[in-house]
Amino acid sequence: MTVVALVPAAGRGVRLGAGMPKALVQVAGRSLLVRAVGGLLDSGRVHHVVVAAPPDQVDVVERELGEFDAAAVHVVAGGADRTESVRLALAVTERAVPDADVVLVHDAARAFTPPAMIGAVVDAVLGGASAVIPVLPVADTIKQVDEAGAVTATVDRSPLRSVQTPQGFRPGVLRAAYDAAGDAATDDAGLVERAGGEVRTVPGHPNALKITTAFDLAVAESVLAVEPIGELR
Ligand SMILES: Nc1ccn([C@@H]2O[C@H](COP(=O)(O)OP(=O)(O)OP(=O)(O)O)[C@@H](O)[C@H]2O)c(=O)n1
Ligand SMILES: C[C@](O)(CO)[C@H](O)COP(=O)(O)O
Repeated sequence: MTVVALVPAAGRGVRLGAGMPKALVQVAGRSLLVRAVGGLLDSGRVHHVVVAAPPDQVDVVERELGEFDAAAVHVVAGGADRTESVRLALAVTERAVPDADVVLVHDAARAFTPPAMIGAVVDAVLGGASAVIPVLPVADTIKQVDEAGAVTATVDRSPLRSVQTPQGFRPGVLRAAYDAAGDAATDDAGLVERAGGEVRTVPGHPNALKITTAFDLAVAESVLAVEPIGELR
């Protein structure tokens, strides 16, 4: 049984505003990328990791990942948006690991994802699901507004879920979704939905937050200060 994780890490991190690609930003001495890749490998469920790097920083990212087994971690040049970065990493994966049973897609920006959650996604795919996403209930009341910002409705939040990564797929299902993809999607499961596939859910975890803004980074640093690092990756 072989599990491959694709890690899109080619974003610029404009909303974080750190002056460098977000994946290379450090928290307590380790970059988000090293933490994300380390978490995948520490889960004990992932055999290969394919990282999509900013195209002009492939060598920097290779050096950054030098602490990991070079046979298990591969770096490719990413694309103009997340969908394109995943597409490029998937193409390399299909050549390098043609016998994969499960493909995960995991944001470098979700650097503190608990390894147990990664295992739960893998187990759900191995248990028969063709596409699996970790989700959390929506905490806030949700309103719908018009162009002027006036409220037009209060939305029933009970069936709504906030979506995290890693998302897990049978390789053929992810390939078919990317082959059918027209416009970019904000997540990979969205492409499977568009192609008519079924997507199942497993419980997500607050520590798997996506670090998007300086506030998110401060939250991650604060949580790290009170929880053991091993619990947090
Ligand atoms: N061209 C891109 C854009 C994004 N990503 C990756 O997709 C994940 C989720 O994207 P996001 O958090 O939005 O990252 P950025 O695009 O870097 O953020 P911003 O929009 O603030 O620049 C990140 O790990 C990011 O590196 C990628 O691989 N290739
Ligand atoms: C894939 C994702 O992390 C799921 O929540 C998210 O959709 C990425 O969105 P972004 O707009 O590229 O940050």
